[in-house]
Amino acid sequence: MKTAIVGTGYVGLVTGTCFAEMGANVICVDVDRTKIEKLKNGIIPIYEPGLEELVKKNCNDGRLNFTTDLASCINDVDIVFSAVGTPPDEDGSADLSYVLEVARTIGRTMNKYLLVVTKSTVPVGTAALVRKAIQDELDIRNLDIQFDVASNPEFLKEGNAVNDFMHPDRVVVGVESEKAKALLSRLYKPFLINNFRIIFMDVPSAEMTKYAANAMLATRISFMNNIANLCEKVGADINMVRAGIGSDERIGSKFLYAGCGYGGSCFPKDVRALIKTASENDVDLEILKAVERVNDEQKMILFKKLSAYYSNKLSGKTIAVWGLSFKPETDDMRDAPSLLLVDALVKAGCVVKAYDPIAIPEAKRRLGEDHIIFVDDMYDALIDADCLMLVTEWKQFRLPSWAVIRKLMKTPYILDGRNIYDREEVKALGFDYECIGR
Ligand SMILES: NC(=O)c1ccc[n+]([C@@H]2O[C@H](COP(=O)([O-])OP(=O)(O)OC[C@H]3O[C@@H](n4cnc5c(N)ncnc54)[C@H](O)[C@@H]3O)[C@@H](O)[C@H]2O)c1
Ligand SMILES: O=c1ccn([C@@H]2O[C@H](COP(=O)(O)OP(=O)(O)O[C@H]3O[C@H](CO)[C@@H](O)[C@H](O)[C@H]3O)[C@@H](O)[C@H]2O)c(=O)[nH]1
Repeated sequence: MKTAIVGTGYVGLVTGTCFAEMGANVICVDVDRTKIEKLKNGIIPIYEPGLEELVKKNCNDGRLNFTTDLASCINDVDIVFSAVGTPPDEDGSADLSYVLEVARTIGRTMNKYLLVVTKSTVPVGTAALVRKAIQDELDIRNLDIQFDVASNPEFLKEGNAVNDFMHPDRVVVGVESEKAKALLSRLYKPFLINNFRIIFMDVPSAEMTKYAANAMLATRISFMNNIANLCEKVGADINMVRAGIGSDERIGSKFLYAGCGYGGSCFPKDVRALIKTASENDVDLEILKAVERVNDEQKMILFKKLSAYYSNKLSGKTIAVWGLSFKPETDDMRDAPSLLLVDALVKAGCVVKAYDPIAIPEAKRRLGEDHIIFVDDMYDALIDADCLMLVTEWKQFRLPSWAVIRKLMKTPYILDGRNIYDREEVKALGFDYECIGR
């Protein structure tokens, strides 16, 4: 089965590689020449555990190829997936310009039946816009060619992307014809050994499912952060509360971790885009507005705690920051809580010493190097520090040498933004310790 994936970013590369791994013949397309050149030379432009080996294996086996020229392969494939970015517009809505540009290119170049599947996260109604964009181009060319559009949103998580794609809880597919359903069933058939469900539905429902899933997960996190802040006031422990409520099967234990806010390329933008879609349809998604507001405040929680500890006198304080990426196992800094936090620290006159196992190059690009000292060793960040802020819970931070930390820091003060340390243990070692919701 021959498939083209247009947009070889995070999702496109993982999707293409996993389809190839399952036996499909895949060509990944991207307008970014540098990216495609790198991929052709076996260089993976993103950090994602397990991906590099899989890309190389499938390239060597000849099932995975790369090009910048969609026109050169469009008439050799049965299915085209569009996995280009849908970044937020200024008003919060999803920018569909890349999706529609791909649709127009398809319409300008296709000469036979195609199934055009949108994998990007797109608002309800986008499939209809894609259909129209393709049809308009065919009309200009005076061609009567049949095609189908479908929606197949992606639910993978960064840092666990390959495993999520290979072993999904479910695959959601919105189709408008039996032919489209049959083609996608065939493509996904090899994955069925992994025991998941394909849920077929209409296209608008598939498009909405993606936003609803991310909005629900973001809601759980903001809810827990809200409750965590209350726990601190009333002497309860959010970890105990999480264990207590998560064991109720109706609630479930996942995505209930309080912390210093959610970030990443999806939750913030998708929550905003869904609020925008709702307001365009005269629906007030009050819950999601609160989810966003709570998260914006939560991203500043470590800064607020630090300010209170030092009675608002932060100028000249040296702050060690451990973890910059929006979550562990990725170098992605999109909407990372560390961005706002570090900015606030710098503005308050702090000296920031930052360490991340993988994301420092990306952090330098986003934060600049003027006011931040980036270090290559997690302990170097602690020299003369007045506070250690744990922002991203990389594994290597979980069991640090407390004796070394105690010796290096000027003030033994730890702000644990992800609740990874044992409060009693750290306090017994002579540290002042604050975390979230305990
Ligand atoms: N990153 C994730 O974890 C994740 C997970 C699920 C869904 N999504 C959704 O998937 C979509 C893609 O996200 P991403 O993180 O992979 O984006 P990305 O920014 O990493 O990649 C997008 C790629 O599309 C390419 N592109 C843009 N216009 C093009 C064109 N006309 N032709 C060919 N290539 C083009 C860009 O050069 C870029 O390489 C978004 O809608 C996102 O919301 C992302
Ligand atoms: O209990 C939790 C779980 C997560 N987070 C934070 O939430 C953010 C997002 O984490 P995660 O969902 O693991 O990463 P993403 O790669 O952004 O994945 C989300 O966004 C993707 C893009 O739409 C979807 O495909 C995934 O299903 C969805 O989980 C991160 O900042 C985490 O620190 C918490 O604060 N508490």
